[in-house]
Amino acid sequence: MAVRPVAATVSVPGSKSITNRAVVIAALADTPSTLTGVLRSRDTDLMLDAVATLGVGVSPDPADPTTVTITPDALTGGHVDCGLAGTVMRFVPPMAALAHGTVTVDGDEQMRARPVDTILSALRDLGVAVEGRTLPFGIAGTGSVRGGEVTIDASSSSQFVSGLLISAARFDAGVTIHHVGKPVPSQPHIDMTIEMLRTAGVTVDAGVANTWRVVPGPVAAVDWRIEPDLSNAAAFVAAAAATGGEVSIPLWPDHTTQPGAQIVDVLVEMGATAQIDGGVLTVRGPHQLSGLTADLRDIGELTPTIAALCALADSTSVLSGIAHLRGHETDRLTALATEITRLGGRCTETADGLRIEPAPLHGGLWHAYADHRMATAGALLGLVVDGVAVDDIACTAKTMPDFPAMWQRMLAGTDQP
Ligand SMILES: O=C(O)C1=C[C@@H](OP(=O)(O)O)[C@@H](O)[C@H](O)C1
Ligand SMILES: C=C(OP(=O)(O)O)C(=O)O
Repeated sequence: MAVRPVAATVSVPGSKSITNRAVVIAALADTPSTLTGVLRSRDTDLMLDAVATLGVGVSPDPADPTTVTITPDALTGGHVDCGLAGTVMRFVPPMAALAHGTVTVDGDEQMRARPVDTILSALRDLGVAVEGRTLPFGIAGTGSVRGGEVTIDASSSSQFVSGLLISAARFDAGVTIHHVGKPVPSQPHIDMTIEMLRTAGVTVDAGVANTWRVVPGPVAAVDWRIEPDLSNAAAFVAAAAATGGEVSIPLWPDHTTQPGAQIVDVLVEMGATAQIDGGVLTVRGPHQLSGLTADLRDIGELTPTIAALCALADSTSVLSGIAHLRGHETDRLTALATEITRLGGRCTETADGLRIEPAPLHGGLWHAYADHRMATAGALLGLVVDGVAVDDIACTAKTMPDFPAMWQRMLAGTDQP
């Protein structure tokens, strides 16, 4: 438990979402790309391993593993482990369809519960031979994909749209995706995909609601400079909000498509103050957090952090628009309701979110369910509630292997190891 308000500057490693897009786009490009500020974590290393398995050159700088050169080559078959990484499970199959050979994909036991059939069915509709509808599955690549028009229901994950868009410039006819169904979540992540593809010279048309078109053509190499991961940064600025302290994050981007940037507005709404000065974000926490009523559909991955703060607020919070979180690393709605309740909080699931009412919290064992953001949410509550222990803090390695040491350094008020 934090004996006093935290006061620290925290340098955050690269964005998972930008890294994993940059790796695939670079793998599909016509010449090599050098990526700097690459996140090295379980999810991103699985993506680097995946493209290497498919025959792409992956060369980390021996002096700095966050600088990686990707050298495209003819794609071949092989076996890909997607672990618990949604981006690997949904971004690799369309690329694998371009391989000369069969690509099999499997992952963690827990990954089998996460939705994937939408993208496998879409690939079938685009002329690809796919075996299986859940993990493990196989893609029989022939070296080319017909592509064309496809209709999907992407309401359970924006990654179905992003995954198809990222590889589609290399399909013979490109792709036109129509979404039908409940709204697609995580719109900023789709914007991120489109912005990065356009930077790589790909023509993407997103002018009509729920329709995206990628024109076939070459993918240009880009020496991507990866921004810090703002969703990972959220846990640290939330620590300032929870303890009435102050946390600064350097290299906060001026312009970004990362949904994590929206944590600032959320914290301000709950009573914190925030300023960005010379590219450094500083958040100061209030004496007492207030509750939040918000639709989090666009920023779903921030929910565990936000829900933990809501459990500390003095008024009721209603978080909506996040039914799709039931298909994240774990069913995050059930997990958050269970764990907040275990600590004495009052948190119930609604049809599409959570309702959290003020209640005094007590210590207990917080279960992470192998979910990195559940683990960091438990660590956050442990700052202000005596006797909270997280059962598996190591699962933060999914996107932030250094999290336990970074958290300790934040508590000590020092940034560097
Ligand atoms: O494209 C991406 O990089 C991501 C999209 C979102 O997925 P969903 O749309 O499935 O929530 C997000 O939650 C995930 O952490 C990363
Ligand atoms: C939902 C998340 O991850 P994934 O990329 O595995 O979907 C997340 O990081 O919050």
